[in-house]
Amino acid sequence: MGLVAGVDSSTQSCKVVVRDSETGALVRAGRADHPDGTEVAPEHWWTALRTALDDAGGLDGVDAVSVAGQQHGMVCLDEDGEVVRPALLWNDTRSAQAAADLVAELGAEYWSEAVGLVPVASFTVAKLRWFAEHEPENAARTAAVCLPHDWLTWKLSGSTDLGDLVTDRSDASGTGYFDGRTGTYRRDLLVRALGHDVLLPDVAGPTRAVRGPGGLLLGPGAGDNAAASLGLDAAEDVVVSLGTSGTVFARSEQPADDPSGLVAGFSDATGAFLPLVCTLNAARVLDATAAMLGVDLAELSALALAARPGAGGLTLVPYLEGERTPNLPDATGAVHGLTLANATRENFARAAVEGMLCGTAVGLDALAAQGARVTAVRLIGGAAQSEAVRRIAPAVFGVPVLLPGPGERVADGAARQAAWVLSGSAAPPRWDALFGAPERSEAPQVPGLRERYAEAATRYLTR
Ligand SMILES: Nc1ncnc2c1ncn2[C@@H]1O[C@H](COP(=O)(O)OP(=O)(O)O)[C@@H](O)[C@H]1O
Ligand SMILES: O=C(CO)[C@@H](O)[C@H](O)COP(=O)(O)O
Repeated sequence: MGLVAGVDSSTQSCKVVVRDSETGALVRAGRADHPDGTEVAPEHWWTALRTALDDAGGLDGVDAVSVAGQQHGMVCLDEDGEVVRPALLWNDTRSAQAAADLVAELGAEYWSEAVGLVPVASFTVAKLRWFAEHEPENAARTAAVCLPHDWLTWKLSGSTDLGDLVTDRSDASGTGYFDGRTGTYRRDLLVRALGHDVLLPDVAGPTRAVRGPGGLLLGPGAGDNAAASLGLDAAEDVVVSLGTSGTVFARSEQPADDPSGLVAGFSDATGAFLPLVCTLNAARVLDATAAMLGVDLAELSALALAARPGAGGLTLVPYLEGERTPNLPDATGAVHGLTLANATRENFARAAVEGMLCGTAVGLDALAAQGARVTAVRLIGGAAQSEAVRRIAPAVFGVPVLLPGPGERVADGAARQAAWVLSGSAAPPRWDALFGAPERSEAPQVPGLRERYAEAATRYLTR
């Protein structure tokens, strides 16, 4: 039996799965936490990856590994390959003005046409502009820029040569200086942001292998959402992931083109595209609500399910970390409609779940406007472990929700890529062991809930 490993180096933690390369059966797994914060020294990811690998029993017997990771993070290296400053993560909003400036300089239509997205604080190109403006000396000594998953793959390879940095189309397409339609970097946009040209990772096709230590094969890896799409074998079904970010995406043969900036025209990990909408506020809204109510996540779920649909008219706008979709980096959360009659812990818990889901549902509408068929939603990510989220999601989204069962879909997708690389086949392995029939959650849509949420959320836009 050959073994492959998949890594998900996500915002909050690192997860590793080891699977049978032919059947996809799970053999062992491990995880380790990442430090909190929106600025993180990459060395912490490397430490967490090695801890998670140890937790998973190491790489003994493993033939190939692929790393998937949180997208957009700015990792800057000097000419010796040393990290220049801690990485700015996708959810760091200090680059909001830089993003606005880049859009003002060229126009939203230009960006959408050139690289499939309109800059917001999250994208690497905006972080590089912030870097050049606020830390010019550090920026000047930056010789290479890469993304979290590229850097971890390079660390695993054992190389210290910048020329060995490799990325893939899916993660490159989230930088803001890569054109997914032609598969080429837009170095003019990189230079516009950073002020000078640097070495960028080679963009490998989905099955190109890098030889690591001891003959271990390293796949090109992927952005975490593209890896989840591969780990679900999602075809063109709409996926909602509720981790730190709330993401809504669907594989497509056509690139997205949305000058409004709501839908980012990313690439996927198979050679197609992955139009995607991302919010800054998902699982952590529930973490914060549980802490505020003095309960754990299971109790929060029970409280939310004890309230009536609509939370008695209470609406939570969940912009606790600012927001990316809509683009309101300085927004804060708000509670609307509080009365003596509805001021209960149960209603508050329910309003948090409904508010987080309503915020994510904005992405469903935006994706549908780009042509996605939203007839059901596959739900993944840490917050999908909440029974309340699983049961309330169809009542907010207005379509059935499909639950793929326990598992780490991003790490699974990375493992599937590793098996694909190992097999040398034209298509990824079938892996029927992974793709059992999903559980189905259905509920009648709560009348007026989305409208009430939209009205509350719109107050930010009209202020
Ligand atoms: N049963 C649960 N109910 C609600 N949230 C949960 C539950 N289990 C885990 N989470 C949350 O999921 C998040 C981690 O999910 P994950 O998808 O790994 O995030 P990320 O990919 O951003 O690192 C944490 O905020 C955690 O509190
Ligand atoms: O910024 C995006 C996608 O554009 C996020 O989806 C990040 O990729 C982080 O994902 P999680 O760690 O929250 O799963």
